[in-house]
Amino acid sequence: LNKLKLTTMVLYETLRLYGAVIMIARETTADTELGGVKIPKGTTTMIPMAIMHRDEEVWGADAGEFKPDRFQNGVGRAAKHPSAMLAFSAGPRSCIGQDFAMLEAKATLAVILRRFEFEVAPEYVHAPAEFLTLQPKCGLPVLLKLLGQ
Ligand code: HEM
Repeated sequence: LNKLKLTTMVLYETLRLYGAVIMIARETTADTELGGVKIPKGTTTMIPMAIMHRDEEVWGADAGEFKPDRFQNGVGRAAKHPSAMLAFSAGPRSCIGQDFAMLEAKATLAVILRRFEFEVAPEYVHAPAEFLTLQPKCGLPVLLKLLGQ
């Protein structure tokens, strides 16, 4: 699974634009200043990853486009800031399941792609919506085609 570089890049690009967690919260433990804004101790701040992942200043003019190639040289080099990719958060309280989640997704995709090709069905409606996690509001119908037929 470690050799599936393109699959890893596709998964990271999917997590960048449509990560399951779109926002996390943090409470300041001391008075601080962020981007010129004074924030008192005890303030709950929101970190809107879904919006930050589309910031053209950080990700480039093509930030809104699905381009797995941006992860070619690793997650830390995909954007102007090494910690720009926040799908699993960052730092000591980042997701402890991230390696497992990536492994599971890669294994699942690898098993499917060995026997099938697939594409999004024509009736798909692009409507990402948050119900605790980000989900396709109208489902995600796909067309599977057995390889070699
Ligand atoms: C694509 C799948 C996943 C995504 C996008 C994701 C994302 C995240 C994010 C953004 C956080 C930080 C939450 C916060 O600070 O408020 C987090 C924390 C956490 N995740 Fe995940 N996660 C995923 C899968 C998993 C899996 C499979 C597990 C367990 C097997 C897991 C276990 C945890 C735990 C225990 C924390 C809390 C860590 C802490 O606070 O120290 N996650 N995850």
